[in-house]
Amino acid sequence: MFVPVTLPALFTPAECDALTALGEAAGYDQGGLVGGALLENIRSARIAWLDDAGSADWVMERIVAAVAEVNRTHFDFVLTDFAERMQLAWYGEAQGGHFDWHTDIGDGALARRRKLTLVVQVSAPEAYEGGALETNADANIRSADTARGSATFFPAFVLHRVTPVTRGARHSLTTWVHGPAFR
Ligand SMILES: O=C(O)CCC(=O)C(=O)O
Ligand SMILES: [Fe+2]
Repeated sequence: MFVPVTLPALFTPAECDALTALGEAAGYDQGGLVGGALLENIRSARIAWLDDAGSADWVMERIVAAVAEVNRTHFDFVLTDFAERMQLAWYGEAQGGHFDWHTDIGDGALARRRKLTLVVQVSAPEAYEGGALETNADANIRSADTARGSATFFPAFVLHRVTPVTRGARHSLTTWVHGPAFR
């Protein structure tokens, strides 16, 4: 029950273009780690945060509905809120963009409350090589669906990584869902 779940077309290609534009408008910074450290050998990516109450409200609306459905049918976690903004990540060939094995639940007032992670593939698979989102939920390493606009859901305690981008660039949209401690 803890293996990743994929919705094949949560966003259309035109909506993925709009997501990319929202990221450009918000502006990209160098991404940190859970807890705020910056270690390029673990993560090399540029990050933009989307305003779910403003220009990206339609994105959040879609994600809230999808989380409700997938949590009801697959995870059945007690989820209460989206305590962090949505994160657009940009992994470029020139930077060897990647994110090494990690979990999203971690130290920190918000990170410790993360229970479910959702990653949308914003780029078309033809736009890059490498850049695979891999999960290790049960000693089987699975590559997430790469279809543009697809969304992969997994518990925030599941190990995952993004392999180095070796050609082009990959954009993704990550959202965390929060709730009371696992028990
Ligand atoms: O870009 C991805 O596919 C995953 C990003 C990620 O794992 C994170 O930001 O915690
Ligand atoms: Fe992550």
